[in-house]
Parts: sequence; C-alpha cells; structure tokens
Amino acid sequence: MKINFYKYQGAGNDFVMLDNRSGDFDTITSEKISLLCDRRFGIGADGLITISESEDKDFDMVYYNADGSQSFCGNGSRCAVRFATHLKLVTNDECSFNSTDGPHHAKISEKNISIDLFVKGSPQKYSDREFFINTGSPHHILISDDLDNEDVKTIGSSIRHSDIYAPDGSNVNFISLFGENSLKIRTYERGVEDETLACGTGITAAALIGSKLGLTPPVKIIAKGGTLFAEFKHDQETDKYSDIWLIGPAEKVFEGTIEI
Ligand SMILES: N[C@H](CCC[C@H](N)C(=O)O)C(=O)O
Repeated sequence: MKINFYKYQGAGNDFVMLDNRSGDFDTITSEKISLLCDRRFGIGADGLITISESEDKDFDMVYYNADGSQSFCGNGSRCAVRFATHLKLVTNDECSFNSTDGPHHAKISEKNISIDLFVKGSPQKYSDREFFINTGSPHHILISDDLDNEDVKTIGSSIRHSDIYAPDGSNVNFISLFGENSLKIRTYERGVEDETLACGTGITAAALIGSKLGLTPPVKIIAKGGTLFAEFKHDQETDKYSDIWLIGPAEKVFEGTIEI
C-alpha cells in the first residue's frame, strides 16, 4: 500500500499526519501504526493522526500513540490544526474540531497554535510531591529535586504500569518549579513507552497542579523539545479549573510517500 504522509512536530513531540478525507485510514491497524511510527523501519514518530471532514466542526481528528492505542493528544491536536490549515479545511485564525475526548477550539497565529483543554474527573493529591490529574489524557505528576538526572524511563514505566492505574495506565511527568510562573518538565508517555521531548496534556497537567503550589498563569513550561505556555483560571475554593489553553509551536517537518 502506497501512503502519502506528512510529518509535523510540536516542541519535539512528533507525529505522522494522514489525510483521511477518503476514509482509507478508518480501519488502520495497530500493526501498521507501529510500523509507520517506528524510527528505523518506518517514518518515525511518537504518534499518528488522521484528519477527516466533520459533520459539525471544521475537521475531525483521531490520535494514535505509536503502539496503536488511542487518546487525546494536546501537541498532536495543535499539529492537526496546522495540518488542517494546510489542507484548507481551516481558512480562518480560529477553528473547532472533534477529538477522542470531545470538541475543542483552536486559535492560530504564525508562531503558535493554541487549543483549549478540559480536566476530566477530580485531581488527586497523593502527597505534597505526587499528584494525578486528567487533562484529556491521564497524568501522574512527581516533583523532582534533580530533574536532569531522573531515570524517567525506569521510574516512569514502573508508575505507568502500576496497579493504581490498571488497566489503562497513565503518563508520568517529573517537574521542577522555579520562579513565580515557570516550571521544567520531563514526561514518560503511555503508548509511546518512552520519554518524549514534550507532552501537551502533561505540560498542561503540570501547570494546573503548579497553581496549587503557587504558580500563577500564564505558566511557562520548559520541556526538552521546547517551551509552551498554559493559561487557565483556578477557583481555589472549589478547586475547579476553567478557560484552559495550551499555547506553543506546531510545524511541518517534511512530507513523503511510503510503501508498506
Ligand atoms: N500518550 C498519551 C497521549 C498523547 C499525549 C501527548 N503526546 C500530548 O501532547 O498530550 C496517552 O496515551 O495518554
């Protein structure tokens, strides 16, 4: 099968993008997704995204992790907006789209793509240094004293597969706070089963938890692959979050054709 594909990245979180307006990829298999995402035998990416026309929005998207599992993806959504603009499914500086966790809005500028996110369920505080929050995908948050030297893959994998998150698992984020509204982050991603250079829903999760620890929005989040910002409102009394936006770069890297 000959596949025309596009490659996009958002702060180093990278994706194979497929134009699925024909419906050819409606039943793409996990095996094929894993092969396309393989960094040696395929194109190479953290995940794969299909874009199709929508009945009620500018476009519909489906995100697949490299292992074929589906989830909502913050950086992938931002790249999907940039790709949908390239496909002329989006012709304004704002748009709306459907993803795995429901409808979203986006704002488009030359430098950044901003998307809205939503907290699902109630955030958990395990200790003064460990938290959980779902920002469209599940995120365990650990405060680190030595972020650069953390064994993200070993510790991340252990927590991701722990009983507390069985059977679906969770992404695992290590953060260090500094300044009034900045933090650094490293993330072990479920479904990629490795550390990624950035994780949009993880970055947002860290910023929201950071607000419990005194950070004030807009929070600047420094990931290995780049810097993003999270804007939000937090009602400290009800512990409810609203008007959550993830802001950052989303760029096309290349396009090509692959026979698989
Ligand atoms: N691996 C995540 C989905 C992708 C999250 C990340 N790439 C993002 O930008 O939000 C999960 O299975 O929950």
